[in-house]
Amino acid sequence: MRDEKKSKKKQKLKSNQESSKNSKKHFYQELRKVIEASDIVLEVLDARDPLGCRCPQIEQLVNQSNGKKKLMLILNKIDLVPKENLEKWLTYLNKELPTVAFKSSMQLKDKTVQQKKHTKRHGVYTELTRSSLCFGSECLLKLLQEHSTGKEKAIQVGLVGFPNVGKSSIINSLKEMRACNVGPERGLTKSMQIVHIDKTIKMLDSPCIIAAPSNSALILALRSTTDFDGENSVNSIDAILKHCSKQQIMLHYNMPDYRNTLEFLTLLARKRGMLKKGGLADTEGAAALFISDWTGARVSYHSRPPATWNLPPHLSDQDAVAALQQFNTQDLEEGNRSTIKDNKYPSPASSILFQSPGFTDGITEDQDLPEEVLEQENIEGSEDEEEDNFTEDERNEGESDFEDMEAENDRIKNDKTTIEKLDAKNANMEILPTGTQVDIDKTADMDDAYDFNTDYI
Ligand SMILES: Nc1nc2c(ncn2[C@@H]2O[C@H](COP(=O)(O)OP(=O)(O)OP(=O)(O)O)[C@@H](O)[C@H]2O)c(=O)[nH]1
Repeated sequence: MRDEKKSKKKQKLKSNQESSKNSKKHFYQELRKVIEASDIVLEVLDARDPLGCRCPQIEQLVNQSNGKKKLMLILNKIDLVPKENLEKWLTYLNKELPTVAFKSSMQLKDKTVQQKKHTKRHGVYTELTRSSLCFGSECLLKLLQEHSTGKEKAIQVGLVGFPNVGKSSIINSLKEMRACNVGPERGLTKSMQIVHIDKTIKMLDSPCIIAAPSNSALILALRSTTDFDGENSVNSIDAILKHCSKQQIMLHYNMPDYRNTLEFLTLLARKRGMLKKGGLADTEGAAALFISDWTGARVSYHSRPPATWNLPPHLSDQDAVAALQQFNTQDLEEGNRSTIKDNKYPSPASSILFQSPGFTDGITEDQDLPEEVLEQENIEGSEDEEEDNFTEDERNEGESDFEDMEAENDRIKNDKTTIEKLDAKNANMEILPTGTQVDIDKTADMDDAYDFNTDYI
């Protein structure tokens, strides 16, 4: 009886800890801790939508330190955009902030998958080997090490960014091991985590920036941690689909023409074998899978930089000049050139063109959180306090077995998809250059690391 009570208490403690660590307030408090502790802040951007991953409020917060903290951009996931597009973005972004091109290694997760698949198909093995490579780490480490020269203590480098941009993957790539938890679930990192790269550099992983609820539906679909359900999920996918070419979506998902987003999700669910009781298409599941493709490691899409460059309103001329002077421009350019040369890219024809909604507003202060969110989190907090009369030992026990996040990753990884040949009649390919051939790989197994629908060159 006593044991049963203890186990109930432990369960309760575990779920209380989980909900408080998941709270938006906790996320941005931890994020602020990382920024305060950092000498250099790296804002991580998904190369598929660099502007959409920039947060003016966070950049302003770093710049308020009057030069004590340095700000740099990391353009991650460069393996998912065409080479020409990457080059344009680097030219554009490097006009205002030092920007390093990066492709994270996903090697640790892939090792077992790699062995399994090698026995199946040699071609797949090659793709996975490529996914395990990291590009850009030499350039980044060189720039950081220049900063640590002459310093008595190791410099602290904070990584910040919206969910799933690859903050933890970058740290793992620099450390060459799985030091931080990584995966397609958004908002996986809950608290600050310190990883020593060497004697001179400490990296600080942070929970994601919380997108302000006032952002557009498109931004919230891609940059928030909110779980989507029902109408909400259809609206989110609708917002994304409206910002891409329908023909390219049909081509990528090997799908016939669809009348609306609900029909798209129904077709996607059926194609992926996602059925509910009674054979109904699981459109919510299909929506979650679609979003995870778009924010995770799979789909190749790209946005174009604005035609003319203008300093964004949240940065002053002095901010930009100071930021660019703080790093060795020559090393940065040479490093990026070598990264661009070594990495492999999807061909422009197999990458979906996406219209970026622009900067994403983030929450950095209590008062930025809408009252209903704060109220809800306060109610949960006070309930926790009332019932939370555990001993210190019980608390520690709860902490030690806290977190099992692999379940969600497995759910997504286990989605075995059979990609059928494109029905050329249904796919109107007029937007593609005449004669363009898109190599659609009929691979049955899809893992988190590579999209075999993409034609890598
Ligand atoms: N293709 C590709 N996928 C990447 C790259 N970097 C990260 N990913 C994938 O993107 C997903 C998110 O990576 P994480 O490192 O967990 O991202 P995060 O920013 O720490 O995420 P949060 O904890 O949600 O804030 C994972 O599925 C990674 O495998 C990359 O360079 N290329």
